[in-house]
Order: sequence, then structure tokens, then C-alpha cells
Amino acid sequence: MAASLLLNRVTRTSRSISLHLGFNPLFAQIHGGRISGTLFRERSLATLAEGASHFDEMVSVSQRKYYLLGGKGGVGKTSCAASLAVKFASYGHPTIVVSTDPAHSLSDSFSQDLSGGVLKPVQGVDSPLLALEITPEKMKEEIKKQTGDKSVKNMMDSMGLGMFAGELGDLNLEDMLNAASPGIDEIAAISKVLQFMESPEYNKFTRIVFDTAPTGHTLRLLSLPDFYDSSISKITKLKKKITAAASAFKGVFGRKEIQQQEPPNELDQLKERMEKVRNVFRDVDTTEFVIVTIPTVMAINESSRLHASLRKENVPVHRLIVNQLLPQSESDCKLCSMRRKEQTRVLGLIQNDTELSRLKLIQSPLLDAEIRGVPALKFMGDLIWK
Ligand SMILES: Nc1ncnc2c1ncn2[C@@H]1O[C@H](COP(=O)(O)OP(=O)(O)OP(=O)(O)O)[C@@H](O)[C@H]1O
Repeated sequence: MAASLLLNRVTRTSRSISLHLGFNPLFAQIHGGRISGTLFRERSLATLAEGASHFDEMVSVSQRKYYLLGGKGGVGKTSCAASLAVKFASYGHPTIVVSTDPAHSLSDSFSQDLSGGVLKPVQGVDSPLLALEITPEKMKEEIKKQTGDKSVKNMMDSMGLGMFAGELGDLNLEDMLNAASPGIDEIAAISKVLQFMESPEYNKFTRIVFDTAPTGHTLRLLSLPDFYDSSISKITKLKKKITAAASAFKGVFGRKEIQQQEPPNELDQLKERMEKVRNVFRDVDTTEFVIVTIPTVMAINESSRLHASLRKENVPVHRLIVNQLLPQSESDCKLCSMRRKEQTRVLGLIQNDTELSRLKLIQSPLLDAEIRGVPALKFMGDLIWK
């Protein structure tokens, strides 16, 4: 799309952007020069272009791909995830974008109501693009229904089978589900998404983009499937013991033996879905975690630790977005030039960081307006995903 046409669409449809247009260096760059008396050098664009994302690789495969975007709070995860989803859709991939952050901002980012915990079509995109803001409370209820409302120990006690409860150690599902645990919110969310994925009506969606919660939550998300898996295994083992005990008890009183091979129950299904989550996270052919950061020492350090943890968990990571980079300008205020110097220094730190230097660096400029609405996301997407 011609830059001027895009600019017109942004101006028409995104009030917040158009209010700032006359002062936006990037929009100015697109027009090749002078706006509001400010001249922007051609080399600004050249510098930004160096940090290409190799989007052709991301878009070319027709099989389904999962992209998880994560990083420190407020760095631009939602904006990058939403812009990627819009870009995939505009390249013909039916796409779903899912927020697993309990503090959702997809609706704000798209400037549309996407709340309610159900998949909703995003307006203003040519190909199918659905968005989902996961409602953790709904999902917790669902898990509780599957595992029972009581703690496992209480349940065993009330059944007069307390002697088996030791098998479970300190496991208390109710506490686990009620704890203010973002990891559980996340895993519940992803498990819910997998449920959607299993349904044939969603088969056609070839790109699934996750806007994840800030770093700490996401790391818990990655380790939780294993925790759930072992917990569920314990419960299943216990259930088998109880079934065997009940069977012996009934046998003594001349009742028919309970069949040893039961059909899969809800716990088994939950376990299966946990395994799927774990496998999806680690599958190099289908999944990629994109780290989003900003050019500050603190954010870079956190991103480096995030990458180390993801690597340890065998989660595929190939790209690092450094967002909110100040574009070059000849007429800099003192603050801008000091910040730019600092940002250049931080980019140097990335190059020397043993974790982050392995990644493809994507440089994303700081725009002088909030990125809200599909036209603005398209604009941002064209700068990042190329
Ligand atoms: N490159 C950019 N230029 C200008 N504004 C930006 C840029 N990237 C993000 N923003 C703005 O910064 C704010 C935070 O962005 P966003 O919601 O995408 O971050 P986040 O990492 O998802 O935040 P949270 O951790 O709170 O979910 C938004 O107002 C967004 O429009």
C-alpha cells in the first residue's frame, strides 16, 4: 500500500494518531522529509531497516504456527502481537490473536470491544482475524468442576479414605486454583485455547498469536504443565488405588468386580491437554517465542534472563524486538540526544550479551502517538514485520 494512502487511512480512522500526525517523525520519514519544519535524515530509515524480522520466513509456511510474544511489563508486547496478527491476516493467513494476560489490553490496542472470554472477529481486517481475551475466572471454574470443589485431602477424608491422602503430599487443588497465581491463569488460558484448537471449526486458522503476561508470569506458565502433569498423575494413581480397594470391598460382599479398564475421565483429559501445552511450547517446527524489550539496561537484563530460562525449557526463540527506539533526527533536544546515546549504548550491550546476541534483532521505532486501532497496527506492523 502506498505510504500516503496508509497515512490517509490512519488520519481518517485513528483520531488519536491523527492528532499527532504533524509531529510524528516516522510519518514524516514516510513522506521523505520535512514536516513542521523538521528535517529527518534518510539514514534513519536505513538504520531501522537493518533490524529486519525476516517476516518472509514467518509467513511462508502454510501449516499452523504459534507465536508467543512476551517480555517485561509495558514494553509493547500487545502492540507487537496485535500488529503481527494483523500482518498475518493481511497476508492471507486466517489468524487468532489471544491475550493470556489477566490485565488484557487487546481491546484497547484494537480499539474494539474484544472482551467476554469468547472469540470475536476483529473489524477492519481483510482476512479472518479473531481475537480472544481469556477470562481466567471462567476457566478456573471449569477446572474446579473437573477436579471437584474440595481439596483432595478433605474429599478423601469425607469418603473415609483419609489414609490414602498421604499419597498426595501437600497437594491442595483448591488452594492451587484460588492462589493469586498468574501461572495458573496462563495455563488455564492456554488449555482453553487448545480446546478451541481441537475443534474442527478452527482448523482453518494457520496462525495463532499469543499476547502473554509479563515475564515472571510467563516463566511460571512454562513450568506449570510439568507441575500439573505430575499432580494429575498422583491423583490418577490414587484413584486407581481407591478403585482397586472398592473393587476388593465389593468382591468380599459378593458384588460384581469393578472393571479395571475405565474409560478416560476428565482428569485424564486434563492431563492430555497439559501434555499438549508442553509439547506445543517446545516444538521448533510449530512454535516461536518472540521476546519484546525496550532499550534500557533493566529491560535488556530481564530479557537476557528470560531467554536463558526459555532456552533451559527448550522453548524455541529466534527473534528479539527492541521497541521504542528513538528515531534519528538532526534537531534534537538535549533530552532526546542523551536518550539516544544511551539507547545506542544499550544496543551495544545486546550485541555483547551471550543470550541475546544469538537472536535476530528487530528494531522498532518509538512513535509519538499511542498505537490504537487496526490502521495504526498495520502501520506499526509494516515497520516491524518486514
Ligand atoms: N513503538 C511504540 N511507539 C509508541 N508507543 C508505543 C510503542 N509501543 C507501544 N507503545 C504504547 O505503549 C503502551 C504500552 O504498550 P503495550 O500495551 O503494547 O505494552 P505491553 O507490554 O503489552 O503492556 P502490559 O505489560 O501492560 O500488557 C501503549 O499505549 C502503546 O500504544
